[in-house]
Amino acid sequence: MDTTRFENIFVAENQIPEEFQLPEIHQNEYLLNGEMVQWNGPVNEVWSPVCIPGAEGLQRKLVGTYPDTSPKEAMEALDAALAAYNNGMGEWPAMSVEKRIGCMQNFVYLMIKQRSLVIKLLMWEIGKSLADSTKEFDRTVDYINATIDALKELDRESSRFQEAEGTIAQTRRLPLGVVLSMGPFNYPLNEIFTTLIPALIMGNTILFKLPKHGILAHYPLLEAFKEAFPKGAVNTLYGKGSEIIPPLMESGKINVLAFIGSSKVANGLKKQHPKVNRLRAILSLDAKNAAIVTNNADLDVAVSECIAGSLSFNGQRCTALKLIFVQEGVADEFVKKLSDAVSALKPGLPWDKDVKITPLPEADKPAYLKECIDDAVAKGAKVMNEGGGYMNASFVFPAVVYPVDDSMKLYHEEQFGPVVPVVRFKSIEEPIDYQINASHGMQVSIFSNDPAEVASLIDPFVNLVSRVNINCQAQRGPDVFPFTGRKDSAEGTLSVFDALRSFSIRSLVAAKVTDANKELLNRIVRDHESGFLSTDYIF
Ligand SMILES: O=C[C@H](O)COP(=O)(O)O
Repeated sequence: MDTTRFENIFVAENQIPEEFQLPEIHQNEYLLNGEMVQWNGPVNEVWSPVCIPGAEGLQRKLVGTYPDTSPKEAMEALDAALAAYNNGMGEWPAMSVEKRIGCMQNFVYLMIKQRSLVIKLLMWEIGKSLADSTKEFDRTVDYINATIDALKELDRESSRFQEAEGTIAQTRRLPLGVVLSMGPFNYPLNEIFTTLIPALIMGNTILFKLPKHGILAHYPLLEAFKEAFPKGAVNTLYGKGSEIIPPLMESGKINVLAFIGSSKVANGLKKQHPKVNRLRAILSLDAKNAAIVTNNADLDVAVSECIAGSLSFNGQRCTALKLIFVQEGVADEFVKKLSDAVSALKPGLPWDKDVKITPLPEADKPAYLKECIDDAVAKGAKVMNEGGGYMNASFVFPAVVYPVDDSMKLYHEEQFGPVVPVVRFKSIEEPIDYQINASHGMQVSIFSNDPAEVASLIDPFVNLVSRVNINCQAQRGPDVFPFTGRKDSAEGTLSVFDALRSFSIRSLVAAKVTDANKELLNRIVRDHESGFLSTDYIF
Protein backbone atom coordinates (compact mmCIF):
# COMPACT_ATOMS: atom_id res chain seq x y z
CA MET A 1 0.00 0.00 0.00
CA ASP A 2 1.34 3.44 -0.92
CA THR A 3 1.08 5.42 2.31
CA THR A 4 3.01 8.54 1.35
CA ARG A 5 -0.11 10.71 1.12
CA PHE A 6 -1.06 9.80 4.70
CA GLU A 7 2.28 10.47 6.22
CA ASN A 8 1.72 14.17 6.87
CA ILE A 9 -1.45 13.71 8.89
CA PHE A 10 0.05 15.14 12.03
CA VAL A 11 1.38 18.55 12.82
CA ALA A 12 4.62 19.87 14.21
CA GLU A 13 4.01 22.72 16.69
CA ASN A 14 5.72 25.22 14.40
CA GLN A 15 3.61 24.21 11.39
CA ILE A 16 0.18 25.12 12.74
CA PRO A 17 -1.21 27.91 10.54
CA GLU A 18 -1.39 31.09 12.59
CA GLU A 19 -5.17 31.50 12.43
CA PHE A 20 -5.67 27.99 13.81
CA GLN A 21 -3.19 28.15 16.67
CA LEU A 22 -4.84 27.65 20.01
CA PRO A 23 -3.22 28.24 23.41
CA GLU A 24 -4.08 25.51 25.95
CA ILE A 25 -7.40 26.30 27.64
CA HIS A 26 -7.63 25.45 31.33
CA GLN A 27 -11.22 25.87 32.35
CA ASN A 28 -11.36 26.40 36.10
CA GLU A 29 -15.00 27.39 36.50
CA TYR A 30 -18.47 26.17 35.60
CA LEU A 31 -21.96 27.63 35.42
CA LEU A 32 -24.20 26.93 38.39
CA ASN A 33 -27.23 28.88 39.56
CA GLY A 34 -26.38 31.97 37.53
CA GLU A 35 -22.77 32.16 38.74
CA MET A 36 -19.45 31.09 37.27
CA VAL A 37 -18.25 28.98 40.19
CA GLN A 38 -14.48 28.71 40.66
CA TRP A 39 -13.09 25.17 40.64
CA ASN A 40 -9.83 24.27 42.38
CA GLY A 41 -10.34 20.50 42.45
CA PRO A 42 -9.13 17.76 40.11
CA VAL A 43 -9.33 18.25 36.36
CA ASN A 44 -9.66 16.08 33.24
CA GLU A 45 -7.45 16.56 30.22
CA VAL A 46 -8.69 17.18 26.69
CA TRP A 47 -6.54 15.61 23.97
CA SER A 48 -6.88 16.54 20.33
CA PRO A 49 -7.09 13.88 17.63
CA VAL A 50 -4.59 16.07 15.79
CA CYS A 51 -1.29 14.37 16.57
CA ILE A 52 2.16 15.84 17.10
CA PRO A 53 5.44 13.93 16.89
CA GLY A 54 6.55 12.84 20.38
CA ALA A 55 9.29 10.76 21.96
CA GLU A 56 7.40 7.54 21.24
CA GLY A 57 6.00 8.42 17.82
CA LEU A 58 2.82 10.34 17.07
CA GLN A 59 0.82 11.44 20.07
CA ARG A 60 -2.37 13.43 20.57
CA LYS A 61 -1.89 17.10 21.39
CA LEU A 62 -3.12 18.54 24.70
CA VAL A 63 -5.89 21.12 24.16
CA GLY A 64 -6.59 21.93 27.82
CA THR A 65 -8.40 20.79 30.95
CA TYR A 66 -11.86 21.02 32.50
CA PRO A 67 -13.25 20.53 36.02
CA ASP A 68 -13.66 16.93 37.14
CA THR A 69 -16.60 17.74 39.39
CA SER A 70 -18.19 15.17 41.67
CA PRO A 71 -21.75 14.04 42.45
CA LYS A 72 -21.86 16.77 45.10
CA GLU A 73 -21.68 19.54 42.46
CA ALA A 74 -24.17 17.64 40.29
CA MET A 75 -26.68 17.58 43.17
CA GLU A 76 -26.10 21.32 43.74
CA ALA A 77 -26.95 21.85 40.09
CA LEU A 78 -30.14 19.82 40.53
CA ASP A 79 -31.12 21.90 43.57
CA ALA A 80 -30.51 25.08 41.57
CA ALA A 81 -32.61 23.84 38.63
CA LEU A 82 -35.44 22.75 40.97
CA ALA A 83 -35.42 26.08 42.79
CA ALA A 84 -35.42 27.99 39.51
CA TYR A 85 -38.34 25.92 38.28
CA ASN A 86 -40.24 26.16 41.56
CA ASN A 87 -43.14 24.02 40.34
CA GLY A 88 -43.57 26.26 37.32
CA MET A 89 -43.77 29.44 39.39
CA GLY A 90 -40.05 30.37 39.16
CA GLU A 91 -38.91 33.46 37.28
CA TRP A 92 -38.00 31.57 34.09
CA PRO A 93 -41.00 29.21 33.66
CA ALA A 94 -43.45 31.97 34.64
CA MET A 95 -41.93 34.53 32.31
CA SER A 96 -44.03 35.60 29.31
CA VAL A 97 -43.28 33.90 26.00
CA GLU A 98 -42.32 37.26 24.58
CA LYS A 99 -39.74 37.86 27.29
CA ARG A 100 -38.35 34.34 27.01
CA ILE A 101 -37.87 34.95 23.30
CA GLY A 102 -36.05 38.19 24.16
CA CYS A 103 -33.65 36.27 26.43
CA MET A 104 -33.00 33.73 23.68
CA GLN A 105 -32.35 36.46 21.12
CA ASN A 106 -29.85 38.01 23.50
CA PHE A 107 -28.20 34.61 23.89
CA VAL A 108 -27.84 34.30 20.11
CA TYR A 109 -26.31 37.77 19.95
CA LEU A 110 -23.76 36.83 22.64
CA MET A 111 -23.14 33.41 21.10
CA ILE A 112 -22.27 34.84 17.70
CA LYS A 113 -19.52 36.93 19.30
CA GLN A 114 -17.76 33.66 20.16
CA ARG A 115 -18.12 32.18 16.67
CA SER A 116 -14.49 31.97 15.59
CA LEU A 117 -13.22 30.56 18.91
CA VAL A 118 -15.95 27.92 19.10
CA ILE A 119 -15.26 26.82 15.51
CA LYS A 120 -11.54 26.55 16.25
CA LEU A 121 -12.23 24.49 19.37
CA LEU A 122 -14.46 22.11 17.43
CA MET A 123 -11.66 21.58 14.93
CA TRP A 124 -9.09 20.86 17.61
CA GLU A 125 -11.28 18.82 19.93
CA ILE A 126 -13.12 16.56 17.51
CA GLY A 127 -11.04 16.90 14.34
CA LYS A 128 -13.95 18.30 12.33
CA SER A 129 -12.90 20.18 9.19
CA LEU A 130 -13.08 23.97 9.07
CA ALA A 131 -15.99 23.78 6.61
CA ASP A 132 -17.97 21.33 8.76
CA SER A 133 -17.17 23.07 12.06
CA THR A 134 -18.33 26.36 10.57
CA LYS A 135 -21.47 24.65 9.29
CA GLU A 136 -22.12 23.18 12.74
CA PHE A 137 -21.92 26.59 14.41
CA ASP A 138 -24.01 28.41 11.80
CA ARG A 139 -26.58 25.63 11.65
CA THR A 140 -26.96 25.91 15.43
CA VAL A 141 -27.59 29.65 15.23
CA ASP A 142 -30.12 29.06 12.44
CA TYR A 143 -31.73 26.36 14.56
CA ILE A 144 -32.17 28.72 17.50
CA ASN A 145 -33.63 31.46 15.31
CA ALA A 146 -35.99 28.98 13.66
CA THR A 147 -37.02 27.75 17.12
CA ILE A 148 -37.90 31.30 18.12
CA ASP A 149 -40.10 31.66 15.03
CA ALA A 150 -41.67 28.26 15.65
CA LEU A 151 -42.50 29.20 19.23
CA LYS A 152 -44.36 32.31 18.07
CA GLU A 153 -46.43 30.11 15.80
CA LEU A 154 -46.94 27.41 18.42
CA ASP A 155 -47.95 29.88 21.07
CA ARG A 156 -50.64 31.35 18.88
CA GLU A 157 -51.88 27.92 17.87
CA SER A 158 -51.71 26.40 21.36
CA SER A 159 -53.27 29.30 23.15
CA ARG A 160 -56.56 29.33 21.26
CA PHE A 161 -59.84 29.24 23.07
CA GLN A 162 -61.88 26.13 22.48
CA GLU A 163 -65.59 25.87 23.12
CA ALA A 164 -67.49 22.59 23.12
CA GLU A 165 -70.51 21.14 24.84
CA GLY A 166 -71.11 24.20 26.99
CA THR A 167 -67.53 24.39 28.23
CA ILE A 168 -64.96 26.97 27.28
CA ALA A 169 -61.25 26.40 27.74
CA GLN A 170 -58.10 28.36 27.33
CA THR A 171 -55.20 26.02 26.57
CA ARG A 172 -51.67 26.86 27.61
CA ARG A 173 -48.47 25.17 26.55
CA LEU A 174 -46.39 24.79 29.69
CA PRO A 175 -42.99 23.40 30.65
CA LEU A 176 -42.45 20.00 32.26
CA GLY A 177 -39.82 20.73 34.92
CA VAL A 178 -36.12 19.88 35.09
CA VAL A 179 -34.60 18.58 31.87
CA LEU A 180 -31.32 16.66 31.83
CA SER A 181 -29.75 17.24 28.43
CA MET A 182 -26.87 15.08 27.22
CA GLY A 183 -25.40 14.61 23.75
CA PRO A 184 -22.58 13.00 21.79
CA PHE A 185 -19.21 14.14 20.48
CA ASN A 186 -20.00 14.20 16.77
CA TYR A 187 -22.09 17.37 16.97
CA PRO A 188 -21.12 18.55 20.45
CA LEU A 189 -22.73 21.93 19.90
CA ASN A 190 -25.52 21.35 17.44
CA GLU A 191 -27.03 18.12 18.75
CA ILE A 192 -27.02 19.16 22.41
CA PHE A 193 -28.73 22.38 21.39
CA THR A 194 -31.45 20.53 19.48
CA THR A 195 -32.73 19.42 22.88
CA LEU A 196 -31.41 22.08 25.24
CA ILE A 197 -32.70 25.10 23.31
CA PRO A 198 -36.32 23.95 22.78
CA ALA A 199 -36.45 22.63 26.35
CA LEU A 200 -35.17 25.93 27.68
CA ILE A 201 -37.33 28.24 25.60
CA MET A 202 -40.43 26.33 26.68
CA GLY A 203 -39.65 27.36 30.27
CA ASN A 204 -38.02 24.20 31.61
CA THR A 205 -34.86 24.51 33.68
CA ILE A 206 -31.81 22.67 32.46
CA LEU A 207 -29.06 20.39 33.67
CA PHE A 208 -26.59 20.41 30.85
CA LYS A 209 -24.10 17.49 30.85
CA LEU A 210 -21.23 18.53 28.65
CA PRO A 211 -20.06 16.02 26.01
CA LYS A 212 -16.70 14.34 26.64
CA HIS A 213 -15.23 15.43 23.29
CA GLY A 214 -16.10 18.99 22.34
CA ILE A 215 -16.41 20.02 25.97
CA LEU A 216 -14.17 23.09 25.80
CA ALA A 217 -16.04 24.33 22.71
CA HIS A 218 -18.86 25.19 25.12
CA TYR A 219 -16.67 27.13 27.53
CA PRO A 220 -16.86 30.43 25.58
CA LEU A 221 -20.68 30.16 25.65
CA LEU A 222 -21.14 29.81 29.41
CA GLU A 223 -21.00 33.57 29.97
CA ALA A 224 -23.68 33.97 27.31
CA PHE A 225 -25.97 31.55 29.17
CA LYS A 226 -25.21 33.35 32.42
CA GLU A 227 -26.01 36.75 30.99
CA ALA A 228 -29.02 35.89 28.90
CA PHE A 229 -31.10 33.75 31.30
CA PRO A 230 -32.26 34.07 34.91
CA LYS A 231 -30.24 32.27 37.53
CA GLY A 232 -30.71 28.51 37.71
CA ALA A 233 -32.33 28.27 34.26
CA VAL A 234 -29.18 26.59 32.88
CA ASN A 235 -26.72 24.67 35.06
CA THR A 236 -23.69 22.77 33.78
CA LEU A 237 -22.50 19.29 34.76
CA TYR A 238 -18.87 18.26 34.36
CA GLY A 239 -17.07 15.17 35.63
CA LYS A 240 -17.59 11.52 34.78
CA GLY A 241 -21.08 10.63 33.59
CA SER A 242 -20.93 7.23 35.28
CA GLU A 243 -20.45 8.97 38.66
CA ILE A 244 -22.52 12.12 38.45
CA ILE A 245 -25.60 10.99 36.51
CA PRO A 246 -26.83 8.05 38.68
CA PRO A 247 -27.49 10.20 41.79
CA LEU A 248 -29.38 12.70 39.65
CA MET A 249 -31.58 10.03 38.09
CA GLU A 250 -32.02 8.16 41.37
CA SER A 251 -33.32 11.35 43.01
CA GLY A 252 -36.46 10.92 40.89
CA LYS A 253 -36.47 14.69 40.35
CA ILE A 254 -35.50 14.72 36.69
CA ASN A 255 -38.68 15.25 34.68
CA VAL A 256 -37.25 14.84 31.19
CA LEU A 257 -34.25 12.90 29.97
CA ALA A 258 -33.01 14.33 26.66
CA PHE A 259 -30.28 12.00 25.51
CA ILE A 260 -28.50 11.44 22.20
CA GLY A 261 -26.23 8.38 22.20
CA SER A 262 -26.58 4.60 22.42
CA SER A 263 -29.75 2.73 23.38
CA LYS A 264 -27.72 0.68 25.88
CA VAL A 265 -26.74 3.80 27.82
CA ALA A 266 -30.23 5.29 27.49
CA ASN A 267 -31.84 2.14 28.91
CA GLY A 268 -29.39 2.16 31.80
CA LEU A 269 -30.17 5.79 32.57
CA LYS A 270 -33.91 5.24 32.50
CA LYS A 271 -33.64 2.30 34.89
CA GLN A 272 -31.92 4.53 37.44
CA HIS A 273 -35.07 6.65 37.75
CA PRO A 274 -37.27 5.33 40.60
CA LYS A 275 -40.51 6.26 38.79
CA VAL A 276 -39.60 5.69 35.21
CA ASN A 277 -43.22 5.96 34.08
CA ARG A 278 -43.12 9.61 35.20
CA LEU A 279 -39.97 10.34 33.23
CA ARG A 280 -40.43 11.72 29.74
CA ALA A 281 -37.59 10.51 27.54
CA ILE A 282 -36.62 12.25 24.31
CA LEU A 283 -33.98 10.01 22.83
CA SER A 284 -32.04 9.73 19.59
CA LEU A 285 -30.14 6.46 19.61
CA ASP A 286 -28.74 3.57 17.54
CA ALA A 287 -28.78 3.50 13.78
CA LYS A 288 -27.21 1.38 11.10
CA ASN A 289 -28.85 2.98 8.11
CA ALA A 290 -28.84 0.92 4.94
CA ALA A 291 -28.49 2.09 1.35
CA ILE A 292 -30.12 -0.10 -1.28
CA VAL A 293 -28.72 0.23 -4.78
CA THR A 294 -30.82 -1.75 -7.26
CA ASN A 295 -30.05 -2.83 -10.82
CA ASN A 296 -32.02 0.22 -11.96
CA ALA A 297 -29.96 2.84 -10.14
CA ASP A 298 -27.96 5.67 -11.65
CA LEU A 299 -24.62 4.45 -10.34
CA ASP A 300 -22.89 7.83 -10.43
CA VAL A 301 -25.62 9.36 -8.26
CA ALA A 302 -25.57 6.33 -5.97
CA VAL A 303 -21.79 6.48 -5.57
CA SER A 304 -21.59 10.17 -4.79
CA GLU A 305 -24.55 10.05 -2.35
CA CYS A 306 -23.26 6.87 -0.67
CA ILE A 307 -19.88 8.50 -0.17
CA ALA A 308 -21.41 11.63 1.34
CA GLY A 309 -23.73 9.45 3.42
CA SER A 310 -21.04 7.04 4.62
CA LEU A 311 -18.07 9.29 5.05
CA SER A 312 -19.09 12.86 5.92
CA PHE A 313 -17.27 13.60 9.17
CA ASN A 314 -15.58 10.22 8.75
CA GLY A 315 -18.86 8.34 9.10
CA GLN A 316 -19.33 9.58 12.67
CA ARG A 317 -23.02 10.50 12.29
CA CYS A 318 -26.04 8.64 13.57
CA THR A 319 -27.58 9.26 10.15
CA ALA A 320 -24.58 7.90 8.26
CA LEU A 321 -25.13 5.10 5.74
CA LYS A 322 -23.48 2.20 7.52
CA LEU A 323 -24.32 -0.75 5.25
CA ILE A 324 -24.71 -0.61 1.47
CA PHE A 325 -26.76 -3.30 -0.28
CA VAL A 326 -26.10 -3.51 -4.01
CA GLN A 327 -27.99 -5.77 -6.40
CA GLU A 328 -25.86 -8.31 -8.23
CA GLY A 329 -26.51 -6.98 -11.76
CA VAL A 330 -24.59 -3.77 -10.95
CA ALA A 331 -22.61 -4.85 -7.88
CA ASP A 332 -19.12 -5.12 -9.39
CA GLU A 333 -19.44 -1.91 -11.38
CA PHE A 334 -20.80 -0.03 -8.36
CA VAL A 335 -18.04 -1.31 -6.07
CA LYS A 336 -15.36 -0.32 -8.58
CA LYS A 337 -16.75 3.20 -8.94
CA LEU A 338 -17.21 3.51 -5.19
CA SER A 339 -13.69 2.28 -4.41
CA ASP A 340 -12.09 4.61 -6.94
CA ALA A 341 -14.01 7.58 -5.59
CA VAL A 342 -13.16 6.72 -1.96
CA SER A 343 -9.47 6.32 -2.86
CA ALA A 344 -9.53 9.87 -4.24
CA LEU A 345 -10.86 11.46 -1.02
CA LYS A 346 -8.43 13.94 0.44
CA PRO A 347 -7.08 13.04 3.88
CA GLY A 348 -5.61 15.72 6.13
CA LEU A 349 -5.93 18.02 9.12
CA PRO A 350 -9.10 19.96 9.95
CA TRP A 351 -7.76 23.20 8.50
CA ASP A 352 -6.43 21.72 5.23
CA LYS A 353 -8.17 23.01 2.12
CA ASP A 354 -10.88 20.68 0.72
CA VAL A 355 -10.02 17.99 3.28
CA LYS A 356 -12.56 15.15 3.47
CA ILE A 357 -11.06 12.63 5.91
CA THR A 358 -9.70 13.87 9.25
CA PRO A 359 -8.42 12.34 12.53
CA LEU A 360 -10.86 10.64 14.91
CA PRO A 361 -11.50 11.91 18.46
CA GLU A 362 -12.22 8.54 20.12
CA ALA A 363 -8.88 7.05 21.15
CA ASP A 364 -10.05 3.44 20.84
CA LYS A 365 -11.74 3.85 17.43
CA PRO A 366 -8.83 2.89 15.14
CA ALA A 367 -8.33 -0.42 17.00
CA TYR A 368 -12.08 -1.16 16.89
CA LEU A 369 -12.30 -0.47 13.15
CA LYS A 370 -9.27 -2.68 12.54
CA GLU A 371 -11.01 -5.47 14.44
CA CYS A 372 -14.11 -5.08 12.22
CA ILE A 373 -12.10 -5.06 8.99
CA ASP A 374 -9.97 -8.03 10.07
CA ASP A 375 -13.08 -9.99 11.01
CA ALA A 376 -14.60 -9.39 7.55
CA VAL A 377 -11.39 -10.22 5.74
CA ALA A 378 -10.95 -13.43 7.74
CA LYS A 379 -14.45 -14.45 6.62
CA GLY A 380 -13.84 -13.81 2.91
CA ALA A 381 -14.33 -10.08 2.24
CA LYS A 382 -11.67 -7.77 0.77
CA VAL A 383 -10.64 -4.16 1.25
CA MET A 384 -11.32 -2.83 -2.24
CA ASN A 385 -9.81 0.66 -2.32
CA GLU A 386 -6.29 1.99 -2.35
CA GLY A 387 -5.16 2.94 1.16
CA GLY A 388 -8.32 1.47 2.71
CA GLY A 389 -7.87 0.90 6.43
CA TYR A 390 -4.51 2.68 6.71
CA MET A 391 -4.28 3.89 10.30
CA ASN A 392 -2.08 5.67 12.79
CA ALA A 393 -2.68 6.86 16.38
CA SER A 394 -5.88 8.74 15.54
CA PHE A 395 -6.38 8.53 11.79
CA VAL A 396 -8.09 5.89 9.66
CA PHE A 397 -8.37 6.15 5.88
CA PRO A 398 -11.76 4.77 4.78
CA ALA A 399 -12.01 1.15 3.75
CA VAL A 400 -14.60 -0.17 1.28
CA VAL A 401 -15.14 -3.77 2.42
CA TYR A 402 -16.82 -6.23 0.01
CA PRO A 403 -18.64 -8.60 -0.09
CA VAL A 404 -19.93 -8.36 3.45
CA ASP A 405 -22.43 -10.94 4.73
CA ASP A 406 -24.39 -11.59 7.89
CA SER A 407 -21.60 -13.64 9.48
CA MET A 408 -19.52 -10.48 9.90
CA LYS A 409 -19.43 -7.80 12.59
CA LEU A 410 -19.69 -5.12 9.90
CA TYR A 411 -23.13 -6.42 8.94
CA HIS A 412 -24.51 -5.95 12.46
CA GLU A 413 -22.46 -3.40 14.41
CA GLU A 414 -22.78 0.37 14.12
CA GLN A 415 -19.18 1.10 13.17
CA PHE A 416 -19.57 4.89 13.52
CA GLY A 417 -16.37 5.47 11.57
CA PRO A 418 -14.78 5.43 8.11
CA VAL A 419 -15.52 1.87 7.00
CA VAL A 420 -18.00 1.24 4.16
CA PRO A 421 -19.36 -2.33 4.16
CA VAL A 422 -21.00 -3.42 0.90
CA VAL A 423 -23.38 -6.40 0.69
CA ARG A 424 -24.21 -8.06 -2.65
CA PHE A 425 -27.85 -9.14 -2.95
CA LYS A 426 -30.00 -11.01 -5.46
CA SER A 427 -33.59 -10.44 -4.41
CA ILE A 428 -34.98 -7.21 -3.03
CA GLU A 429 -36.41 -9.29 -0.17
CA GLU A 430 -32.90 -9.50 1.29
CA PRO A 431 -32.48 -5.83 2.34
CA ILE A 432 -36.14 -5.78 3.44
CA ASP A 433 -35.44 -8.80 5.67
CA TYR A 434 -32.36 -7.05 7.03
CA GLN A 435 -34.48 -4.11 8.10
CA ILE A 436 -37.28 -6.29 9.50
CA ASN A 437 -34.79 -8.19 11.67
CA ALA A 438 -32.74 -5.16 12.72
CA SER A 439 -33.07 -3.80 16.25
CA HIS A 440 -32.93 -0.24 14.89
CA GLY A 441 -34.98 1.75 12.38
CA MET A 442 -33.80 5.26 11.66
CA GLN A 443 -33.38 5.82 7.91
CA VAL A 444 -32.86 4.07 4.60
CA SER A 445 -31.73 5.32 1.19
CA ILE A 446 -33.09 3.69 -1.96
CA PHE A 447 -31.28 4.15 -5.27
CA SER A 448 -33.34 3.28 -8.34
CA ASN A 449 -34.62 5.12 -11.38
CA ASP A 450 -37.53 2.76 -11.92
CA PRO A 451 -40.65 4.51 -10.56
CA ALA A 452 -42.58 1.25 -10.08
CA GLU A 453 -39.70 -0.31 -8.18
CA VAL A 454 -39.24 2.76 -5.97
CA ALA A 455 -42.98 2.88 -5.26
CA SER A 456 -42.99 -0.79 -4.30
CA LEU A 457 -40.12 -0.26 -1.86
CA ILE A 458 -41.37 2.86 -0.11
CA ASP A 459 -44.26 1.18 1.72
CA PRO A 460 -42.32 -1.66 3.34
CA PHE A 461 -39.48 0.62 4.40
CA VAL A 462 -41.51 3.57 5.60
CA ASN A 463 -43.11 1.16 8.06
CA LEU A 464 -39.70 -0.03 9.30
CA VAL A 465 -37.74 3.23 9.57
CA SER A 466 -38.67 6.85 10.17
CA ARG A 467 -37.36 8.29 6.90
CA VAL A 468 -36.96 6.85 3.42
CA ASN A 469 -34.60 8.78 1.14
CA ILE A 470 -34.93 8.36 -2.61
CA ASN A 471 -31.72 8.65 -4.63
CA CYS A 472 -30.01 10.61 -1.87
CA GLN A 473 -28.06 10.01 1.31
CA ALA A 474 -29.60 9.81 4.78
CA GLN A 475 -29.54 12.91 6.94
CA ARG A 476 -31.27 14.72 9.78
CA GLY A 477 -31.93 18.02 8.06
CA PRO A 478 -33.53 20.25 7.00
CA ASP A 479 -34.04 20.86 10.70
CA VAL A 480 -37.71 21.74 10.27
CA PHE A 481 -38.34 18.10 9.24
CA PRO A 482 -39.27 15.60 11.97
CA PHE A 483 -36.32 13.61 13.25
CA THR A 484 -37.04 10.34 15.01
CA GLY A 485 -36.69 6.58 14.60
CA ARG A 486 -38.36 3.24 15.22
CA LYS A 487 -37.33 0.39 17.56
CA ASP A 488 -34.01 1.18 19.32
CA SER A 489 -33.36 4.27 17.21
CA ALA A 490 -35.38 6.89 19.06
CA GLU A 491 -38.07 7.85 21.49
CA GLY A 492 -39.99 11.06 20.88
CA THR A 493 -39.43 13.40 17.97
CA LEU A 494 -37.03 16.26 17.46
CA SER A 495 -37.10 19.09 14.87
CA VAL A 496 -37.56 22.80 15.13
CA PHE A 497 -41.32 22.31 15.54
CA ASP A 498 -41.67 18.87 17.17
CA ALA A 499 -39.10 19.54 19.89
CA LEU A 500 -41.16 22.42 21.29
CA ARG A 501 -44.03 20.00 21.75
CA SER A 502 -41.75 17.27 23.10
CA PHE A 503 -40.57 19.53 25.92
CA SER A 504 -43.96 20.87 26.97
CA ILE A 505 -47.48 19.89 27.91
CA ARG A 506 -50.84 21.45 27.07
CA SER A 507 -52.87 22.34 30.13
CA LEU A 508 -56.32 23.89 30.22
CA VAL A 509 -58.19 26.51 32.14
CA ALA A 510 -61.81 25.48 31.64
CA ALA A 511 -65.16 26.91 32.71
CA LYS A 512 -68.86 26.60 31.89
CA VAL A 513 -69.91 29.00 29.14
CA THR A 514 -71.52 31.98 30.81
CA ASP A 515 -71.12 35.68 30.13
CA ALA A 516 -69.45 36.10 33.49
CA ASN A 517 -66.95 33.31 32.82
CA LYS A 518 -66.18 34.69 29.37
CA GLU A 519 -65.41 38.05 30.90
CA LEU A 520 -63.28 36.35 33.54
CA LEU A 521 -61.24 34.44 30.96
CA ASN A 522 -60.84 37.58 28.85
CA ARG A 523 -59.42 39.29 31.87
CA ILE A 524 -57.02 36.45 32.66
CA VAL A 525 -55.66 36.57 29.13
CA ARG A 526 -55.18 40.33 29.26
CA ASP A 527 -53.44 40.24 32.63
CA HIS A 528 -51.63 36.97 32.58
CA GLU A 529 -47.88 37.39 32.05
CA SER A 530 -47.27 33.96 30.59
CA GLY A 531 -50.21 34.16 28.22
CA PHE A 532 -50.33 35.10 24.57
CA LEU A 533 -47.82 36.87 22.41
CA SER A 534 -50.74 38.78 20.96
CA THR A 535 -54.36 39.22 21.93
CA ASP A 536 -55.58 37.89 18.57
CA TYR A 537 -57.52 35.09 20.12
CA ILE A 538 -59.36 36.85 22.85
CA PHE A 539 -62.95 36.20 21.99
O1 LIG B 1 -25.38 11.98 14.48
C1 LIG B 1 -26.52 12.23 14.16
C2 LIG B 1 -26.81 13.58 13.63
O2 LIG B 1 -28.02 14.05 14.13
C3 LIG B 1 -26.75 13.59 12.15
O3 LIG B 1 -27.06 14.84 11.64
P1 LIG B 1 -26.80 15.09 10.10
O4 LIG B 1 -27.58 14.09 9.34
O5 LIG B 1 -27.27 16.48 9.87
O6 LIG B 1 -25.33 14.94 9.87
